[in-house]
Amino acid sequence: MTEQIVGVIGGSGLYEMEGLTDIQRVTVDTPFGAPSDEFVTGMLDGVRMVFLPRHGRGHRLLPSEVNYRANIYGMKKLGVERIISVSAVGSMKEDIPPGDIVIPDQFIDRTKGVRKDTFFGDGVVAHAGFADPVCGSLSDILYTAARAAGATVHKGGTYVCMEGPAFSTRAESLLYRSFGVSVIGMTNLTEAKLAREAEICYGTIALSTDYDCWHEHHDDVTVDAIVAIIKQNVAMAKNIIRHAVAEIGGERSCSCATAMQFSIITEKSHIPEGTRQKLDLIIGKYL
Ligand SMILES: CSC[C@H]1O[C@H](OP(=O)(O)O)[C@H](O)[C@@H]1O
Ligand SMILES: Nc1ncnc2[nH]cnc12
Repeated sequence: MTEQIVGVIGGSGLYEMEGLTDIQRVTVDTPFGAPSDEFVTGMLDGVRMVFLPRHGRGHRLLPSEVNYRANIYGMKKLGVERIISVSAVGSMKEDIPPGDIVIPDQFIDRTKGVRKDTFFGDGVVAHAGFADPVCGSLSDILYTAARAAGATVHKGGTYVCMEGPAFSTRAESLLYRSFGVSVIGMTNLTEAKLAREAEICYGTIALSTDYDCWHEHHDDVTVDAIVAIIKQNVAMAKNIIRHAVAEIGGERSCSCATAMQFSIITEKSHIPEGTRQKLDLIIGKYL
């Protein structure tokens, strides 16, 4: 049986992972450029882990500047089969107050084409299935882990992914509420798409940090307010990861592992050699 390696992508406020032993910092080269930072590898309670701060240490990268392709490619290169994302989100529902955890199961895309959100192109066309954009098995584990860690947690919910970096206008915020979404953020949809193309399971622990700007009885979102809530809850987020990692094990039985099997439409003989090489790690087994 191959060793299970769990990746964690830390979002706003989570720039390192405590509790790892046998730590190494690894620079990973990718055909898609540089990842957000060095990857940190180590062991957590007997499980091999790979950690990456999404915005880099010191939070240097805008959501639009994050090289999501390099980050996901780097995880794949290090052998990661499951990625746990930790993210700060604005709440779009009264009953998800700051401090609550949501495990989203859907996304709405409000990004603007600035960021690269596919490994394909350059002579190879593939269309990943994305109807269920997160891994159900991993998300179930995250939900159970959040409960075990004592969080108030909401199972499922739609995450609207905006481009940013400015927060939403009030009209946008009200529009998203009318869509019935649960939370808003700027990063996770792009990661989930690339993880699917790389056949990596992806699930999110989303920490509600604010009511964006739609709520009549709460202040409009500010970075200050977000950071204060993250600081109060970062220990809980780490605890959720610990509980989740304890439950992850064995070979995957979900469909994430073979997601791209029937997704490539380009005739093999037409795929340029350079592209074939660049994508070897991602889809080489199908070519
Ligand atoms: C710091 S407020 C806005 C920022 O926080 C969220 O980041 P992440 O998903 O990496 O936790 C949101 O998506 C924005 O990037
Ligand atoms: N209100 C908000 N909008 C977008 N991203 C966020 N991350 C945390 N709160 C947010």
